[in-house]
Amino acid sequence: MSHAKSGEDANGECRDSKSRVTIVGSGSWGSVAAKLVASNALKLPSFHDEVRMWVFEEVLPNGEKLTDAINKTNENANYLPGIKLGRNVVADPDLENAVKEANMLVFVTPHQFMDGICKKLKGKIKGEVEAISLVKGMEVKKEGPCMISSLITKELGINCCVLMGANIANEIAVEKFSEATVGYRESREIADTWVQLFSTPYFMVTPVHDVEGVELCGTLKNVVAIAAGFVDGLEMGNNTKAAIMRIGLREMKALSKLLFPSVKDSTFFESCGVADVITTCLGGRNRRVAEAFAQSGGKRSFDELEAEMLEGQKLQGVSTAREVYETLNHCGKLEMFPLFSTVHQICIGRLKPDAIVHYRNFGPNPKL
Ligand SMILES: NC(=O)c1ccc[n+]([C@@H]2O[C@H](COP(=O)([O-])OP(=O)(O)OC[C@H]3O[C@@H](n4cnc5c(N)ncnc54)[C@H](O)[C@@H]3O)[C@@H](O)[C@H]2O)c1
Ligand SMILES: O=P(O)(O)OC[C@H](O)CO
Repeated sequence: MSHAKSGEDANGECRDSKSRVTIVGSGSWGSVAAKLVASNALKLPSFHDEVRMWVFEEVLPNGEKLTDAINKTNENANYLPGIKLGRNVVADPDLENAVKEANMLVFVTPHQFMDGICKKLKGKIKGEVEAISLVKGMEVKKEGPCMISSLITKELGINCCVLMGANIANEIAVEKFSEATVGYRESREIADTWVQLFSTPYFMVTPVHDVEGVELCGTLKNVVAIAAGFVDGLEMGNNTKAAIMRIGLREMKALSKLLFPSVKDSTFFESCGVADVITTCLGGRNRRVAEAFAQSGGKRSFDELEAEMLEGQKLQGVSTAREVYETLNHCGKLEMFPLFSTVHQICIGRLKPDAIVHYRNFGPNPKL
Protein backbone atom coordinates (compact mmCIF):
# COMPACT_ATOMS: atom_id res chain seq x y z
CA MET A 1 0.00 0.00 0.00
CA SER A 2 1.11 3.52 -0.79
CA HIS A 3 1.84 4.67 2.77
CA ALA A 4 4.98 2.54 3.04
CA LYS A 5 6.52 3.66 -0.22
CA SER A 6 9.31 6.16 -0.58
CA GLY A 7 11.75 7.51 -3.13
CA GLU A 8 10.94 8.54 -6.69
CA ASP A 9 8.02 7.64 -8.92
CA ALA A 10 8.19 6.57 -12.60
CA ASN A 11 8.58 10.23 -13.66
CA GLY A 12 11.55 10.73 -11.35
CA GLU A 13 9.52 12.94 -9.01
CA CYS A 14 9.94 12.75 -5.27
CA ARG A 15 7.26 10.65 -3.63
CA ASP A 16 6.01 11.31 -0.13
CA SER A 17 7.07 8.41 2.05
CA LYS A 18 4.35 8.96 4.65
CA SER A 19 0.58 8.62 4.55
CA ARG A 20 -1.75 11.55 5.08
CA VAL A 21 -5.13 10.94 6.67
CA THR A 22 -8.28 13.00 6.25
CA ILE A 23 -11.46 12.42 8.23
CA VAL A 24 -14.54 13.31 6.16
CA GLY A 25 -17.08 14.20 8.83
CA SER A 26 -17.05 15.79 12.27
CA GLY A 27 -20.15 14.71 14.18
CA SER A 28 -19.80 12.91 17.49
CA TRP A 29 -18.33 9.72 16.02
CA GLY A 30 -16.37 11.66 13.40
CA SER A 31 -14.72 13.67 16.18
CA VAL A 32 -13.88 10.55 18.19
CA ALA A 33 -12.47 8.93 15.04
CA ALA A 34 -10.28 12.01 14.58
CA LYS A 35 -9.05 11.69 18.16
CA LEU A 36 -8.19 7.98 17.77
CA VAL A 37 -6.44 8.47 14.43
CA ALA A 38 -4.61 11.62 15.54
CA SER A 39 -3.11 9.92 18.59
CA ASN A 40 -1.79 7.10 16.39
CA ALA A 41 -0.58 9.38 13.58
CA LEU A 42 1.73 11.04 16.11
CA LYS A 43 3.14 7.70 17.24
CA LEU A 44 3.45 5.81 13.94
CA PRO A 45 6.41 6.81 11.75
CA SER A 46 4.60 5.89 8.51
CA PHE A 47 2.02 8.68 8.96
CA HIS A 48 2.20 12.45 8.78
CA ASP A 49 1.39 13.99 12.13
CA GLU A 50 -1.34 16.26 10.77
CA VAL A 51 -4.83 14.78 10.45
CA ARG A 52 -7.30 16.90 8.53
CA MET A 53 -10.98 16.82 9.46
CA TRP A 54 -13.59 18.08 7.03
CA VAL A 55 -16.26 20.02 8.92
CA PHE A 56 -19.73 20.77 7.60
CA GLU A 57 -19.56 24.44 8.56
CA GLU A 58 -21.94 25.75 11.18
CA VAL A 59 -22.10 28.93 13.22
CA LEU A 60 -21.97 28.66 17.01
CA PRO A 61 -24.37 30.67 19.23
CA ASN A 62 -21.53 33.20 19.87
CA GLY A 63 -21.29 33.86 16.10
CA GLU A 64 -18.00 32.01 15.70
CA LYS A 65 -17.57 29.47 12.91
CA LEU A 66 -17.38 25.89 14.17
CA THR A 67 -14.19 25.26 12.19
CA ASP A 68 -12.44 28.27 13.73
CA ALA A 69 -13.56 27.23 17.19
CA ILE A 70 -12.22 23.68 16.70
CA ASN A 71 -8.87 25.00 15.50
CA LYS A 72 -8.68 27.42 18.41
CA THR A 73 -9.84 25.21 21.28
CA ASN A 74 -9.08 21.75 19.86
CA GLU A 75 -12.64 20.71 20.81
CA ASN A 76 -15.81 20.22 18.80
CA ALA A 77 -18.19 22.30 20.91
CA ASN A 78 -21.28 21.19 18.97
CA TYR A 79 -20.78 17.44 18.74
CA LEU A 80 -18.17 16.38 21.33
CA PRO A 81 -17.80 19.14 23.93
CA GLY A 82 -15.14 18.75 26.60
CA ILE A 83 -12.92 16.36 24.64
CA LYS A 84 -9.55 17.40 23.23
CA LEU A 85 -9.16 16.00 19.73
CA GLY A 86 -5.36 16.28 19.60
CA ARG A 87 -3.40 19.33 18.53
CA ASN A 88 -2.53 17.65 15.21
CA VAL A 89 -6.21 17.67 14.12
CA VAL A 90 -6.86 20.52 11.68
CA ALA A 91 -10.50 21.37 10.93
CA ASP A 92 -11.18 22.38 7.33
CA PRO A 93 -14.58 23.52 5.96
CA ASP A 94 -13.52 23.05 2.32
CA LEU A 95 -14.20 19.44 1.32
CA GLU A 96 -11.97 19.40 -1.76
CA ASN A 97 -9.11 21.07 0.05
CA ALA A 98 -9.45 18.71 3.00
CA VAL A 99 -8.98 15.59 0.86
CA LYS A 100 -6.55 16.82 -1.79
CA GLU A 101 -3.30 15.75 -0.07
CA ALA A 102 -4.67 12.66 1.62
CA ASN A 103 -4.06 9.09 0.58
CA MET A 104 -6.14 7.62 3.42
CA LEU A 105 -9.75 8.81 3.68
CA VAL A 106 -12.00 8.05 6.63
CA PHE A 107 -15.68 8.64 5.78
CA VAL A 108 -17.87 9.22 8.82
CA THR A 109 -21.00 11.29 8.20
CA PRO A 110 -24.67 10.40 8.58
CA HIS A 111 -25.48 8.15 5.63
CA GLN A 112 -28.01 10.51 4.04
CA PHE A 113 -25.19 12.95 3.16
CA MET A 114 -22.84 10.45 1.56
CA ASP A 115 -24.34 10.57 -1.94
CA GLY A 116 -23.85 14.36 -2.09
CA ILE A 117 -20.33 14.14 -0.66
CA CYS A 118 -19.32 11.50 -3.23
CA LYS A 119 -20.76 13.62 -6.04
CA LYS A 120 -18.70 16.62 -4.88
CA LEU A 121 -15.54 14.50 -4.73
CA LYS A 122 -16.07 12.67 -8.03
CA GLY A 123 -13.01 13.11 -10.25
CA LYS A 124 -11.16 14.90 -7.45
CA ILE A 125 -9.46 11.89 -5.86
CA LYS A 126 -6.17 11.22 -7.61
CA GLY A 127 -3.40 8.68 -7.12
CA GLU A 128 -3.23 5.71 -4.80
CA VAL A 129 -5.92 6.39 -2.24
CA GLU A 130 -7.51 4.01 0.25
CA ALA A 131 -10.79 4.62 2.06
CA ILE A 132 -12.63 3.31 5.07
CA SER A 133 -16.28 3.93 5.90
CA LEU A 134 -17.52 4.29 9.48
CA VAL A 135 -20.96 5.20 8.14
CA LYS A 136 -23.80 2.99 9.37
CA GLY A 137 -26.43 3.04 6.64
CA MET A 138 -27.12 2.36 2.98
CA GLU A 139 -28.54 4.02 -0.11
CA VAL A 140 -31.45 2.57 -2.05
CA LYS A 141 -31.06 3.14 -5.79
CA LYS A 142 -33.38 2.12 -8.63
CA GLU A 143 -31.34 -1.03 -9.12
CA GLY A 144 -31.52 -1.96 -5.42
CA PRO A 145 -29.65 -1.29 -2.17
CA CYS A 146 -26.14 0.11 -2.36
CA MET A 147 -23.86 -0.10 0.66
CA ILE A 148 -21.94 3.10 1.46
CA SER A 149 -18.57 1.40 0.88
CA SER A 150 -19.78 0.41 -2.62
CA LEU A 151 -21.03 3.94 -3.25
CA ILE A 152 -17.55 5.27 -2.38
CA THR A 153 -15.87 2.70 -4.62
CA LYS A 154 -18.25 3.31 -7.53
CA GLU A 155 -18.25 7.10 -7.36
CA LEU A 156 -14.61 7.70 -6.44
CA GLY A 157 -12.94 4.63 -7.95
CA ILE A 158 -11.15 3.69 -4.71
CA ASN A 159 -11.09 0.58 -2.56
CA CYS A 160 -13.10 0.95 0.65
CA CYS A 161 -12.95 -1.03 3.89
CA VAL A 162 -15.46 -0.52 6.73
CA LEU A 163 -15.16 -0.11 10.50
CA MET A 164 -18.24 -0.95 12.59
CA GLY A 165 -18.81 -2.09 16.16
CA ALA A 166 -20.34 -1.53 19.58
CA ASN A 167 -19.13 2.05 19.63
CA ILE A 168 -21.19 4.69 21.37
CA ALA A 169 -19.04 7.74 20.65
CA ASN A 170 -19.26 9.46 24.05
CA GLU A 171 -17.93 6.38 25.85
CA ILE A 172 -14.93 5.96 23.54
CA ALA A 173 -14.28 9.70 23.79
CA VAL A 174 -13.51 9.23 27.50
CA GLU A 175 -11.42 6.16 26.72
CA LYS A 176 -13.70 3.45 28.09
CA PHE A 177 -12.68 0.08 26.63
CA SER A 178 -14.52 -1.15 23.55
CA GLU A 179 -14.02 -3.27 20.44
CA ALA A 180 -14.59 -2.72 16.73
CA THR A 181 -14.48 -4.74 13.52
CA VAL A 182 -12.75 -3.77 10.28
CA GLY A 183 -14.36 -5.46 7.26
CA TYR A 184 -12.23 -5.83 4.16
CA ARG A 185 -12.77 -7.14 0.65
CA GLU A 186 -9.38 -8.12 -0.73
CA SER A 187 -6.16 -6.94 0.83
CA ARG A 188 -5.44 -8.06 4.38
CA GLU A 189 -2.43 -5.73 4.33
CA ILE A 190 -4.67 -2.69 3.87
CA ALA A 191 -7.04 -3.92 6.57
CA ASP A 192 -4.06 -4.25 8.92
CA THR A 193 -3.04 -0.65 8.19
CA TRP A 194 -6.50 0.55 9.19
CA VAL A 195 -6.42 -1.64 12.30
CA GLN A 196 -3.08 -0.06 13.23
CA LEU A 197 -4.38 3.45 12.62
CA PHE A 198 -7.45 3.01 14.86
CA SER A 199 -6.22 0.67 17.61
CA THR A 200 -5.46 1.99 21.07
CA PRO A 201 -5.29 0.19 24.43
CA TYR A 202 -8.95 1.16 24.95
CA PHE A 203 -10.12 0.49 21.36
CA MET A 204 -9.46 -3.05 20.16
CA VAL A 205 -9.95 -3.56 16.43
CA THR A 206 -10.22 -6.94 14.67
CA PRO A 207 -10.08 -7.44 10.88
CA VAL A 208 -12.71 -9.66 9.24
CA HIS A 209 -12.73 -10.76 5.60
CA ASP A 210 -16.42 -9.93 5.03
CA VAL A 211 -16.96 -6.29 4.12
CA GLU A 212 -20.66 -6.70 3.32
CA GLY A 213 -21.41 -8.66 6.49
CA VAL A 214 -19.69 -6.11 8.72
CA GLU A 215 -21.34 -3.14 6.99
CA LEU A 216 -24.82 -4.69 7.00
CA CYS A 217 -24.50 -5.42 10.73
CA GLY A 218 -23.71 -1.75 11.40
CA THR A 219 -26.54 -0.63 9.15
CA LEU A 220 -29.35 -2.96 10.17
CA LYS A 221 -28.80 -2.82 13.93
CA ASN A 222 -30.18 0.73 13.85
CA VAL A 223 -33.60 -0.66 12.85
CA VAL A 224 -33.47 -3.11 15.77
CA ALA A 225 -32.58 -0.18 18.07
CA ILE A 226 -35.75 1.64 17.00
CA ALA A 227 -37.77 -1.46 17.90
CA ALA A 228 -36.01 -1.65 21.29
CA GLY A 229 -36.88 2.01 21.89
CA PHE A 230 -40.59 1.28 21.25
CA VAL A 231 -40.41 -1.53 23.82
CA ASP A 232 -38.82 0.80 26.37
CA GLY A 233 -41.31 3.59 25.67
CA LEU A 234 -44.17 1.16 26.28
CA GLU A 235 -42.45 -0.22 29.42
CA MET A 236 -42.68 -3.77 28.17
CA GLY A 237 -39.71 -4.96 30.23
CA ASN A 238 -36.43 -6.76 29.79
CA ASN A 239 -37.69 -10.08 28.47
CA THR A 240 -39.55 -8.36 25.64
CA LYS A 241 -36.52 -6.26 24.82
CA ALA A 242 -34.28 -9.32 24.76
CA ALA A 243 -36.77 -11.02 22.45
CA ILE A 244 -36.73 -8.03 20.10
CA MET A 245 -32.92 -8.07 20.08
CA ARG A 246 -32.85 -11.81 19.27
CA ILE A 247 -35.45 -11.52 16.52
CA GLY A 248 -33.70 -8.45 15.18
CA LEU A 249 -30.34 -10.18 15.04
CA ARG A 250 -31.92 -13.09 13.21
CA GLU A 251 -33.49 -10.76 10.63
CA MET A 252 -30.16 -8.92 10.28
CA LYS A 253 -28.46 -12.20 9.42
CA ALA A 254 -31.21 -13.34 7.07
CA LEU A 255 -31.34 -10.06 5.14
CA SER A 256 -27.56 -9.81 4.93
CA LYS A 257 -27.38 -13.29 3.42
CA LEU A 258 -30.28 -12.57 1.09
CA LEU A 259 -28.48 -9.51 -0.28
CA PHE A 260 -24.98 -11.03 -0.20
CA PRO A 261 -24.89 -14.84 0.05
CA SER A 262 -21.15 -14.64 0.83
CA VAL A 263 -21.82 -13.05 4.25
CA LYS A 264 -20.36 -15.24 7.03
CA ASP A 265 -22.26 -16.46 10.12
CA SER A 266 -19.19 -15.75 12.27
CA THR A 267 -19.41 -12.01 11.48
CA PHE A 268 -22.54 -11.77 13.64
CA PHE A 269 -20.48 -12.79 16.69
CA GLU A 270 -17.96 -9.98 16.17
CA SER A 271 -18.24 -6.54 17.76
CA CYS A 272 -20.11 -5.30 14.67
CA GLY A 273 -22.84 -7.95 15.22
CA VAL A 274 -24.29 -9.03 18.52
CA ALA A 275 -22.26 -6.52 20.56
CA ASP A 276 -23.50 -3.55 18.54
CA VAL A 277 -27.10 -4.76 18.77
CA ILE A 278 -26.74 -4.87 22.55
CA THR A 279 -25.08 -1.48 23.04
CA THR A 280 -27.38 0.32 20.60
CA CYS A 281 -30.50 -1.19 22.16
CA LEU A 282 -29.28 -0.19 25.63
CA GLY A 283 -27.69 3.21 25.13
CA GLY A 284 -27.98 4.56 21.59
CA ARG A 285 -29.68 7.64 20.16
CA ASN A 286 -32.02 5.61 17.94
CA ARG A 287 -33.31 3.79 21.02
CA ARG A 288 -33.73 7.02 22.98
CA VAL A 289 -35.71 8.87 20.32
CA ALA A 290 -37.86 5.80 19.53
CA GLU A 291 -38.67 5.55 23.25
CA ALA A 292 -39.91 9.16 23.22
CA PHE A 293 -41.91 8.45 20.04
CA ALA A 294 -43.67 5.49 21.70
CA GLN A 295 -44.27 7.53 24.90
CA SER A 296 -46.08 10.11 22.76
CA GLY A 297 -48.27 7.31 21.37
CA GLY A 298 -46.78 7.94 17.93
CA LYS A 299 -48.24 11.48 17.94
CA ARG A 300 -44.91 13.32 17.74
CA SER A 301 -42.85 12.84 14.59
CA PHE A 302 -39.34 11.44 14.56
CA ASP A 303 -38.12 14.61 12.80
CA GLU A 304 -39.49 16.78 15.57
CA LEU A 305 -38.09 14.54 18.32
CA GLU A 306 -34.69 14.27 16.62
CA ALA A 307 -34.40 18.05 16.37
CA GLU A 308 -35.51 18.52 19.99
CA MET A 309 -33.48 15.74 21.61
CA LEU A 310 -30.27 15.40 19.57
CA GLU A 311 -29.08 19.01 19.02
CA GLY A 312 -27.94 18.51 15.44
CA GLN A 313 -26.96 14.84 15.70
CA LYS A 314 -28.75 12.58 13.25
CA LEU A 315 -30.71 9.34 13.55
CA GLN A 316 -30.00 6.59 11.05
CA GLY A 317 -32.60 3.98 12.04
CA VAL A 318 -35.78 5.58 10.72
CA SER A 319 -34.49 6.13 7.19
CA THR A 320 -32.78 2.73 7.22
CA ALA A 321 -36.10 1.11 8.20
CA ARG A 322 -37.68 2.79 5.15
CA GLU A 323 -34.82 1.72 2.90
CA VAL A 324 -35.06 -1.87 4.16
CA TYR A 325 -38.85 -1.84 3.67
CA GLU A 326 -38.48 -0.58 0.08
CA THR A 327 -35.87 -3.23 -0.64
CA LEU A 328 -38.01 -6.05 0.80
CA ASN A 329 -41.17 -4.79 -0.88
CA HIS A 330 -39.35 -4.63 -4.20
CA CYS A 331 -38.23 -8.25 -3.98
CA GLY A 332 -41.50 -9.55 -2.45
CA LYS A 333 -39.89 -10.69 0.83
CA LEU A 334 -41.68 -8.48 3.38
CA GLU A 335 -43.40 -11.38 5.15
CA MET A 336 -40.03 -12.97 5.93
CA PHE A 337 -39.00 -9.89 7.96
CA PRO A 338 -41.87 -9.03 10.33
CA LEU A 339 -39.74 -6.99 12.73
CA PHE A 340 -38.10 -4.83 10.07
CA SER A 341 -41.36 -4.21 8.19
CA THR A 342 -43.29 -3.43 11.41
CA VAL A 343 -40.67 -0.90 12.55
CA HIS A 344 -41.10 1.05 9.33
CA GLN A 345 -44.87 0.96 9.49
CA ILE A 346 -44.82 2.24 13.08
CA CYS A 347 -42.37 5.01 12.13
CA ILE A 348 -44.70 6.28 9.39
CA GLY A 349 -47.81 6.04 11.60
CA ARG A 350 -49.44 3.17 9.71
CA LEU A 351 -49.26 1.02 12.87
CA LYS A 352 -49.31 1.93 16.57
CA PRO A 353 -46.06 1.46 18.58
CA ASP A 354 -47.47 -1.59 20.41
CA ALA A 355 -47.66 -3.42 17.08
CA ILE A 356 -43.99 -4.18 17.69
CA VAL A 357 -45.13 -7.40 19.45
CA HIS A 358 -48.53 -7.91 17.82
CA TYR A 359 -48.02 -10.73 15.44
CA ARG A 360 -47.28 -14.37 15.50
CA ASN A 361 -44.58 -15.02 13.00
CA PHE A 362 -41.58 -14.36 15.26
CA GLY A 363 -41.22 -18.09 15.93
CA PRO A 364 -38.95 -20.49 14.07
CA ASN A 365 -39.09 -19.54 10.41
CA PRO A 366 -37.61 -22.20 8.15
CA LYS A 367 -36.97 -19.55 5.49
CA LEU A 368 -34.59 -17.54 7.74
N1 LIG B 1 -22.34 8.81 17.38
C1 LIG B 1 -22.07 7.53 17.59
O1 LIG B 1 -22.07 7.07 18.74
C2 LIG B 1 -21.74 6.63 16.44
C3 LIG B 1 -20.99 5.49 16.68
C4 LIG B 1 -20.69 4.63 15.64
C5 LIG B 1 -21.09 4.94 14.35
N2 LIG B 1 -21.79 6.08 14.13
C6 LIG B 1 -22.15 6.38 12.74
O2 LIG B 1 -21.28 7.37 12.27
C7 LIG B 1 -21.92 8.14 11.24
C8 LIG B 1 -21.72 9.61 11.55
O3 LIG B 1 -22.43 9.94 12.71
P1 LIG B 1 -21.93 10.96 13.82
O4 LIG B 1 -22.43 10.40 15.12
O5 LIG B 1 -20.48 11.26 13.70
O6 LIG B 1 -22.75 12.29 13.43
P2 LIG B 1 -23.75 13.13 14.35
O7 LIG B 1 -25.11 12.56 14.25
O8 LIG B 1 -23.16 13.27 15.73
O9 LIG B 1 -23.69 14.58 13.70
C9 LIG B 1 -24.32 14.93 12.50
C10 LIG B 1 -23.25 15.42 11.54
O10 LIG B 1 -23.84 15.69 10.27
C11 LIG B 1 -23.32 16.93 9.81
N3 LIG B 1 -24.22 17.50 8.81
C12 LIG B 1 -25.40 18.15 9.01
N4 LIG B 1 -25.91 18.51 7.81
C13 LIG B 1 -25.04 18.08 6.86
C14 LIG B 1 -25.02 18.12 5.44
N5 LIG B 1 -26.02 18.71 4.76
N6 LIG B 1 -23.98 17.57 4.79
C15 LIG B 1 -22.98 16.95 5.46
N7 LIG B 1 -22.93 16.86 6.80
C16 LIG B 1 -23.97 17.42 7.50
C17 LIG B 1 -23.19 17.77 11.06
O11 LIG B 1 -22.35 18.87 10.85
C18 LIG B 1 -22.57 16.72 11.99
O12 LIG B 1 -21.20 16.64 11.79
C19 LIG B 1 -23.37 7.67 11.21
O13 LIG B 1 -23.55 6.74 10.16
C20 LIG B 1 -23.54 6.95 12.54
O14 LIG B 1 -24.50 5.90 12.49
C21 LIG B 1 -22.11 6.94 15.14
O1 LIG C 1 -26.54 6.33 18.97
P1 LIG C 1 -26.89 5.43 17.83
O2 LIG C 1 -28.21 4.75 18.00
O3 LIG C 1 -26.73 6.13 16.50
O4 LIG C 1 -25.79 4.26 17.87
C1 LIG C 1 -24.45 4.60 18.02
C2 LIG C 1 -23.53 3.50 17.57
O5 LIG C 1 -23.81 3.08 16.26
C3 LIG C 1 -23.47 2.35 18.53
O6 LIG C 1 -22.48 1.43 18.11
